[in-house]
Amino acid sequence: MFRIRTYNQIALRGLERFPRDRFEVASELSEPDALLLRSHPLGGADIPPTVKAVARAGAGVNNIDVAHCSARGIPVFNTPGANANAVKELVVAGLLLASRHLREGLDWVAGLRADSEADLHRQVEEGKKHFQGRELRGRTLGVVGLGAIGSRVAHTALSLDMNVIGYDPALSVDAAWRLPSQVAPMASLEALLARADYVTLHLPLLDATRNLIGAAQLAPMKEDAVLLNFARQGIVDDAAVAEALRAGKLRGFVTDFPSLALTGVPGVLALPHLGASTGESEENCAVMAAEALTDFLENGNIRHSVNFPDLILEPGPGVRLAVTNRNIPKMLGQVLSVLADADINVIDMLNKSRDELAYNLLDLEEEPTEAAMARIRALEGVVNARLVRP
Ligand SMILES: NC(=O)C1=CN([C@@H]2O[C@H](COP(=O)(O)OP(=O)(O)OC[C@H]3O[C@@H](n4cnc5c(N)ncnc54)[C@H](O)[C@@H]3O)[C@@H](O)[C@H]2O)C=CC1
Ligand SMILES: O=C(O)C(=O)COP(=O)(O)O
Repeated sequence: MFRIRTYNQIALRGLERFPRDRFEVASELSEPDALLLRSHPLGGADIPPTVKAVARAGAGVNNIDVAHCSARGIPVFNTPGANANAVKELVVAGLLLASRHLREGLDWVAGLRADSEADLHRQVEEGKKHFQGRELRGRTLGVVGLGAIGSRVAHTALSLDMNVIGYDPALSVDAAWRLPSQVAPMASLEALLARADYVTLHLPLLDATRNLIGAAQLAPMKEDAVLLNFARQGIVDDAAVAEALRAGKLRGFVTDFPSLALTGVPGVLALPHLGASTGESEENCAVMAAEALTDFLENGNIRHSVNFPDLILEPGPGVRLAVTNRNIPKMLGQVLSVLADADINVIDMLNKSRDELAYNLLDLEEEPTEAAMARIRALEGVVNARLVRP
């Protein structure tokens, strides 16, 4: 039995993907083989020694100590694209919230007191002049980060007759193919910020992107521009945004990440991290994460990991051995030589590397003895070795 420990609310449809006869899944569970979570902060010290994998049902992995996982040879999975549509739809809501005084209008209507239907209508028609907005059509949206979410936002903005400009210095080839040709690429973030009426952020929080938008970046923006942060707290310097809003240097800030620096600041529309909170997206993420964990624990396969290479070896006959090692020369040769010394024939194998790590799956004609496994684990540079299918 594999033991999966969950954190946060994980959709039932995903949890049901773990075959009940082979997996035990619970939020309180000792000696887990894998952890399945959403935004729960996971430091290295929180990861028990029995853990072989971590899955984030969602996109951002900044809540997980990925470097620590890599050092221990633990793959961290995420679910690319699985919640992108939910975020895109909320960004559209954000664009409209910031353009049509929707919150003020809703609050005002909720507070109306009328003694008759006619009185209510009179107040509505009299008061609406205070909530005049502006249209999105013809305005320029700057999308920073053109991955799964950014490209969907760009598509939808074009269909709203907006002009779309984009900036993404690390755009993957796949993402470039997905991007509508009408999106004008900007050579720098500064160029995008200076031209856009709306700027929406869709990039990960990394050391390199922390405080990407601070006072220096806000300064050249248009005074009636709106900034939207549905990416992560920490990418935007909230104190600098609050100052720009108070000084009338920015029209609005729509964020999914409330902070004390923003509380009570006029022009701030803060949502409680709702980007991925739809039934559909929670199910998509949970199913994808559960499938990744099942395939890794039962077959050693890796799909959608943020720190390991993708590696799929179709199930074949024999015993499967998984070895993670530092990405240095002669590792595979040494593992094979331990197997040769033990007279074990290799039926099939696959080896791939990514950054500092290499990962190998070997299908063997017979199971290595404990002594042979101990020799493999003791090789200088081997991070871990596991019999996937004894
Ligand atoms: N509010 C919410 O509930 C949600 C927030 N997110 C956040 O959105 C982020 C993006 O999600 P996806 O689009 O699914 O990820 P993705 O990996 O498909 O796209 C991210 C894009 O950002 C680009 N990028 C990296 N550094 C950049 C930089 N310095 N400047 C401009 N672009 C840069 C990458 O090249 C990539 O194309 C996640 O990392 C997460 O933090 C994701 C889902 C839900
Ligand atoms: O997928 C992401 O990066 C998100 O921010 C969604 O977070 P959540 O799963 O709603 O806690």
